[in-house]
Formats: sequence, C-alpha cells, structure tokens
Amino acid sequence: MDDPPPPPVPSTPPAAQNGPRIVGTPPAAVAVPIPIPPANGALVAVIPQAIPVEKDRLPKEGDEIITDAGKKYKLGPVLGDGGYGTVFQSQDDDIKIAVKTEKFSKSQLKIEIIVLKAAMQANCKHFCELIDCGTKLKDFDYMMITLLGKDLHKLRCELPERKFSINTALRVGIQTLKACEELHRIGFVSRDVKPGNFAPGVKANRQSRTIFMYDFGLARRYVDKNNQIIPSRKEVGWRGTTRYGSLNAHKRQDLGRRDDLESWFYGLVEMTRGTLPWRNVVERNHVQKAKEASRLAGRTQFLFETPTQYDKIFTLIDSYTFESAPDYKQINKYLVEAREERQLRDREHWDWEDETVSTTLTTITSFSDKELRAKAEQQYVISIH
Ligand SMILES: Nc1ncnc2c1ncn2[C@@H]1O[C@H](COP(=O)(O)OP(=O)(O)OP(=O)(O)O)[C@@H](O)[C@H]1O
Repeated sequence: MDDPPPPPVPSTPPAAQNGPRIVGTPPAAVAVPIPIPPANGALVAVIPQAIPVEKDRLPKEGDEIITDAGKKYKLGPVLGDGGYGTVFQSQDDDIKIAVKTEKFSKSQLKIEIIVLKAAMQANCKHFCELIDCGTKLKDFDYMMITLLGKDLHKLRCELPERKFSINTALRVGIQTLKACEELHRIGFVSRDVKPGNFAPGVKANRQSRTIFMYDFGLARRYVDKNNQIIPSRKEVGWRGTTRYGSLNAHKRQDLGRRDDLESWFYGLVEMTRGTLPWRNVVERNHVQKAKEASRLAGRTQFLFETPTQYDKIFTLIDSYTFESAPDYKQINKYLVEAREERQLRDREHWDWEDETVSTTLTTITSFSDKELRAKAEQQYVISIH
C-alpha cells in the first residue's frame, strides 16, 4: 500500500560517534591476502585479492547490540519490516521495547530521532519514548523506543466489517488528532499521516488505551528557528501514501499542517465507515479525481453513515491554506459532540481489548515509559535487599 519512499536523506550517524559492537553475526568481509601454492609445492606467492566489503549489514534475531555506553540489547523476534530495515522486540530491564534498525546508507532514523527527542522535551503524550540510539558504522543505525501493539490499519482489517465501532473510532479520532497537534506544536509535519502510522501501546505497559504516532521518516520542519513558518517551496514532488495523500500532495505541492489533517480525516472516515470511495483505485491520478469528487457530487457517498460533525470537520480542514494554524480545539469539539449525541462512554472497551479486561482497566491510568522503568528499578532494588 505504501508508495516507494523518496530518495534517502544522506545519512549521518544519529547519536553515537563510534559504532557499537555487535555480537552474534560474523564481522564484515575485508580484503585479505590469499596464499597461492606454487607448482613446486612451496608456499611463496601472496596475491592480495579484494573481497568486496559488505555494506549495510542489518542485524538479525538473536544478535546483541552493545551501545557506546556499554548497554546491551538482545534482539528478539522481528516485529515488522520497514522500507530500509527491520524492527525487533527487545527488553530494557523489565520493560518490553522495540528496536528499529535501518541500513546505514539509507537510514532515515536521524530525522526520526530528532522528532522523538523534541517530543520528549515537550512532554508529548502520543509519541514513543526514545530510550537509546546510535549507529553501527557502515552497517546500520538503530533506536530503542516504546513497544507498540498492532497499527490501526491492521486492527481495523481484523474486524468483521473492517471498521471500528463508533465509540472506538471517535476515541481514536480524538487521540490521533491530538498526536497531529503535538507534532505540529514541536515544529514538524509528518507528510505521511495514515492509520498504519498510529498504534496503541501494549497492555503489559498499561498503554493499550493510548494511541501513539510513529514512523517519522518523511517528517519535515515547517518552522524556522525563530518559529516562523518556512514559506511553501511550491512544487516539490510526491510525498506520502496515495490512499491518504492530500489534494496538495497529488499536485506535488509542499505540504503543511493542513495536509496532515486532510490525511488524518481520510483515515478517520475509513476507520468509521470501513471504506473509502477510492479504496480499490490504483492509479494515483484517478485517486485524485475521486478525492475531488468527494467534495462535490460524491460528498454524500464519501461521508455515508458518518456523524454529521464529519461534514463540518471536512469543510473546516478544506478552508485552510498552507500557512493556516488549524483550529484543533474546534475539530476536537466536533468529535466530542458526536460522542455526546450518542451517549458514548469512555469506560467502554476498545475494539482491540477483550471485554473482560476492559472493565478492570477503566480506573487504571497509563504509565509513561519513564514511570515503567522507575517501577522496574524499584522492584529490582526491593528484590536485592
Ligand atoms: N515501536 C514499535 N513497536 C512495535 N512494532 C513496531 C514499532 N515500530 C515499528 N514497528 C513495526 O515495524 C514496521 C515497520 O516500522 P516503520 O513503519 O516505523 O518502518 P518504515 O521503514 O518507516 O516502514 P514503512 O516502509 O512501512 O513506512 C511497522 O509496520 C510495525 O509493524
């Protein structure tokens, strides 16, 4: 479903200056002299033969990444494959975490790390904690982050009608909107907002009711260091995913906050209805035409059986220009209003939770990763005394 990513940003090691050691896979090949036995049997000639140096060697399950600070992370099962690397499960003390690795020459982790650091500094709630990061020179970059559950696209597709209940859809809508607002507040646009780039946290970390935004490989700063909006560069080429791309993306325009919200809205409609009019359209130009029609004659079909507030949200987002500061508060208000009309309860289970668990979870607040680690450390101290 994803479009081929744009050419990679030239890679610089994200955090660590020296590569970590990696245990478990053989070292990269180097040029070695090969002894050639002469006809008379004596071993004399040494002709250097260049064996190509392996580049971009990704780690695999069972390997251990040892950071510059000497911390060891054993790589567990593969959680997913990205465009340029692999994501593994791992442990940090008692906490389950994810380790994202990307090929050294193609890595886009640098921008991801910048975004996550800024999000942590600003105390954002809907972003993974960046636990560690570094580079294994010439092989791969890595970062250790909060472990998440299945993404919203996969979760939706597992449901019988491929749609969330209205209670889950609206709560997901509210939290994913908040995530976009947080990203914009720290000065970045995602340019690839879609259900597949959001996921709830895991039950083991008591974060299954918090939706996290992840994958910032296409993110870009939209403000300069004086917090002024960087003027649109006009036509810059396609960015993002065809199904969720804004009309501006189709027109190859520079993308701003409003485009993230337009993509967010397509995802919201899809999660609520289970479909989009251009779901089976492959050709990008035809998808653009379908999106244009969804503003005109196709509007009723596009918003069929969605809360009336969706129409207002769509109008509002469409009224914004590249520079506009979106009125997140008003959009949130519409979503809350749609919930109130239906008397939806926050205590109700979410579609991916099993009901027996949900009733006990209602009074539990989610823990931040820092809190989880503090708890684990505390337990460790208690157990050695
Ligand atoms: N924090 C995480 N916790 C659990 N699984 C994760 C996490 N981050 C990524 N994954 C898994 O790894 C997959 C690839 O990750 P991600 O989307 O970040 O990489 P990418 O290279 O940007 O991928 P894509 O090419 O799909 O955009 C995800 O679809 C997901 O299944």
